[in-house]
Amino acid sequence: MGETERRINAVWFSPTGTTQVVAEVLAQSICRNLGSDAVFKSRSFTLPGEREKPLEFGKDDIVVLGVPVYAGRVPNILLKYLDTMNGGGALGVPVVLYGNRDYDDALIELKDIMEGKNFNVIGAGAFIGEHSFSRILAEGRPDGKDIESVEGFGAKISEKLKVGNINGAVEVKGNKPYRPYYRPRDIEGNFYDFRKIKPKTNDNCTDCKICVDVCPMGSIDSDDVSKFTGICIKCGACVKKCPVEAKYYDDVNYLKHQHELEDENKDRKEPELFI
Ligand SMILES: Cc1cc2nc3c(=O)[nH]c(=O)nc-3n(C[C@H](O)[C@H](O)[C@H](O)COP(=O)(O)O)c2cc1C
Repeated sequence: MGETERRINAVWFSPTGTTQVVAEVLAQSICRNLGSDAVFKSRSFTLPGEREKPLEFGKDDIVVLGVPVYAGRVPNILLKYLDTMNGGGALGVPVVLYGNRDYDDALIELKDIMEGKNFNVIGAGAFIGEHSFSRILAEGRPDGKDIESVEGFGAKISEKLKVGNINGAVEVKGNKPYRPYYRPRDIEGNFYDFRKIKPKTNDNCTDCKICVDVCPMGSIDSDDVSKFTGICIKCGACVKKCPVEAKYYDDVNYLKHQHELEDENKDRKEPELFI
């Protein structure tokens, strides 16, 4: 009889797809480097229907858990769902994707969440993905160089596992207590409540309903796709996944923040790996 099968899971929330890429490439790299008794699995919790069942794992699982950084933290709309997760003694690798501004305390927060849910964290990483608010900030990332770094990290993690060195604490960058959520300012310099902003729909719309299907909050009305029935988290899914560029934001403070981010974060940030 062979040993029990080891499952290497990529588990991700990824409205515009950058987190998915890194979580999957990392889990696949770990899987490949571990060899024949490891199998790769991928599970999204991006859509409302995918969050109906809790995430549950056991000691034969390795879980690469990926989320984007929102306002320097783990997206707060996910906290309730992540609280229902159970690691069951699995090994965990928290991963965050950020849009070339900063990941602030998101990685340490995700690591703490995993450790509080019975995962043994063996490595962690912050990577860069094209910013949800922009098509030019960190455009096209993760790119080839990022993927190389993800692959190399997977090899290092599997090396650590082969050596059996999995009981030391992994230190990651971040503050405790966590800093408050990053808050953009309006054109007068006051803190601005972004929650009320919603995308608009232009005449390009062909009513294909892709936006309805990709909205992580299930907030776009299927009968009238220009209508919002719930909250908008500004994740960018409906804007970036629309095949005819029919969704857009025209809120003056949203656009100010977008341009500010683009102007102030031109220098390329690089992945940070903790093991
Ligand atoms: C509401 C919101 C807040 C964000 N806050 C930050 C941030 O604080 N720092 C940063 O660098 N990027 C920030 N981003 C950008 C995303 O973290 C980044 O684009 C990520 O790659 C998106 O992941 P996804 O492609 O899996 O959706 C934010 C995006 C959204 C939608």
